[in-house]
Amino acid sequence: MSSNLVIAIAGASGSGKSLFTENLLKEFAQEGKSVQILREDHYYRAQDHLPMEEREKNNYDHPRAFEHELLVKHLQGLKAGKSIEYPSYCYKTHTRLKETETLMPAPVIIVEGIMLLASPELQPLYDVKIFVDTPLDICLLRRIKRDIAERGRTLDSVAKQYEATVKPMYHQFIAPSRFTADVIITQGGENRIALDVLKSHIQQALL
Ligand SMILES: Nc1ncnc2c1ncn2[C@@H]1O[C@H](COP(=O)(O)OP(=O)(O)O)[C@@H](O)[C@H]1O
Ligand SMILES: O=c1ccn([C@@H]2O[C@H](COP(=O)(O)O)[C@@H](O)[C@H]2O)c(=O)[nH]1
Repeated sequence: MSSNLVIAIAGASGSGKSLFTENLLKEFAQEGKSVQILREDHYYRAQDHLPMEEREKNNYDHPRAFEHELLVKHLQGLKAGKSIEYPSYCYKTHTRLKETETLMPAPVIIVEGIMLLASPELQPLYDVKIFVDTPLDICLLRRIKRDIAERGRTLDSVAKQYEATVKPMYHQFIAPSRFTADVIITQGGENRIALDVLKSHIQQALL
């Protein structure tokens, strides 16, 4: 089977991209439609060669932090009907895990991540471009809670990283990329009308 619709969902860290993606997936699952999800975070570069102190200091909010070459290859492969070996990434150790997962092509591919609209090499692969637009103070509060609960961080480490890279890189790369989007989603992952509009667009496109 070859895939025929690639949807990119971008936005700041903590904007609700993952939640929006999960909710969209649920809509399609209820109708028995096959959707494949790729997370840009899984394409962070492997850093096994670096000591932990170096990894902790890295800028993870720059497009070059990602192996976009591999993501391009994978999207092209899925579009051509081929399976891919999807990498996995650990936020606690800041590197790739050994395991990969075989992903099969599907009629709809959703790709989700902070730099997806800020990277020109990826743009030609998308059919629909979405930007989840959430005020930065809300993103930060969500990130603090999530990173402490799930990503092995402390309040101090989240605050330092936010000031050093997350916020400046947001203004340099993510905020300007908003203007390349087809659709801007406010109110994050639970925006019912946005979910319905998108679902209906996707259904039409797949007829
Ligand atoms: N509308 C919302 N209301 C409350 N919490 C939310 C909302 N959207 C997202 N969250 C929570 O905020 C955190 C970050 O959201 P997530 O979807 O992971 O953001 P992103 O993928 O953009 O970094 C998660 O813990 C998520 O459950
Ligand atoms: O090793 C890492 C890799 C990434 N990060 C941070 O993650 C976010 C992107 O993930 P979201 O799920 O969109 O929040 C990015 O802002 C990086 O700063 C990290 O801290 N360490």
